[in-house]
Amino acid sequence: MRSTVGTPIVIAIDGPSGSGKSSTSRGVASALGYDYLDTGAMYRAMTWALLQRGVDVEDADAVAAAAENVSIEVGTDPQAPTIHADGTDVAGPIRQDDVTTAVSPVSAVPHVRELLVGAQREVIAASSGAGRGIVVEGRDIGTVVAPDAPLKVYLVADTAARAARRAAELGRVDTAVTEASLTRRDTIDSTRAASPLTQADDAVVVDSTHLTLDEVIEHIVGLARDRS
Ligand SMILES: Nc1ncnc2c1ncn2[C@@H]1O[C@H](COP(=O)(O)OP(=O)(O)OP(=O)(O)O)[C@@H](O)[C@H]1O
Ligand SMILES: Nc1ccn([C@H]2C[C@H](O)[C@@H](COP(=O)(O)O)O2)c(=O)n1
Repeated sequence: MRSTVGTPIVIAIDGPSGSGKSSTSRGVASALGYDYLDTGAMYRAMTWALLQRGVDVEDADAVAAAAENVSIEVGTDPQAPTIHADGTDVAGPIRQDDVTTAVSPVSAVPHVRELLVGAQREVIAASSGAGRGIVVEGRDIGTVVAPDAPLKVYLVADTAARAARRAAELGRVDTAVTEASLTRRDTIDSTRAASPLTQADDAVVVDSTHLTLDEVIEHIVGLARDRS
């Protein structure tokens, strides 16, 4: 049962790869009775659709042109979020290594960002218009997508902790490959020209390295209750 307390607000959660944004955001949204938007899933779905079309993801002009014709649909129930590209349920495929490797160059293309930021703002407006709060997670939510969000969280964790958690999730014993993949994505995401991953000036930094998932969720729910 979802039950909202206080005035529903937009909560922006940004941070590097594998810092716990998705699990934390879903937990916070569930606890507050809010909607949940995973913007990374939208960039991944776009990447999946471009790979399906055989587009060279390193060719920014080709990516920008092909992106025009991709349709992305997201479901915002934190208990059962959904993601479709061109009518296909891509929740599984977008977590595969081919998409994970290609998603950072695709999301560095300004036109891709224009298209997806527009779609993300529509989702936020629909939730707010219906009187519901929403937790939105990504890389540029507090800085670009929802700069007026009353609560912005910048979620971090040590690289080693992030790699160990992600490797455990994937059933991998050797964390070195996972750590290299996280670091590569962080580098591309934080050095690209268009909306790089940066901490908003008014964001609250939460370091989850030594906190359980429940502790992180409880902390952010407390911050939200103070602002709603
Ligand atoms: N505080 C925590 N303590 C322990 N494990 C955690 C914590 N937060 C998240 N995790 C685990 O870390 C892994 C990565 O979390 P999650 O997928 O939520 O991160 P993310 O930031 O959304 O990643 P990505 O940027 O790749 O989408 C998951 O297995 C999750 O269960
Ligand atoms: N607001 C966002 C969300 C995501 N991205 C890019 C950068 C990530 O490497 C990729 C996948 O995101 P994840 O599923 O790992 O959270 O999408 C972005 O540029 N902006």
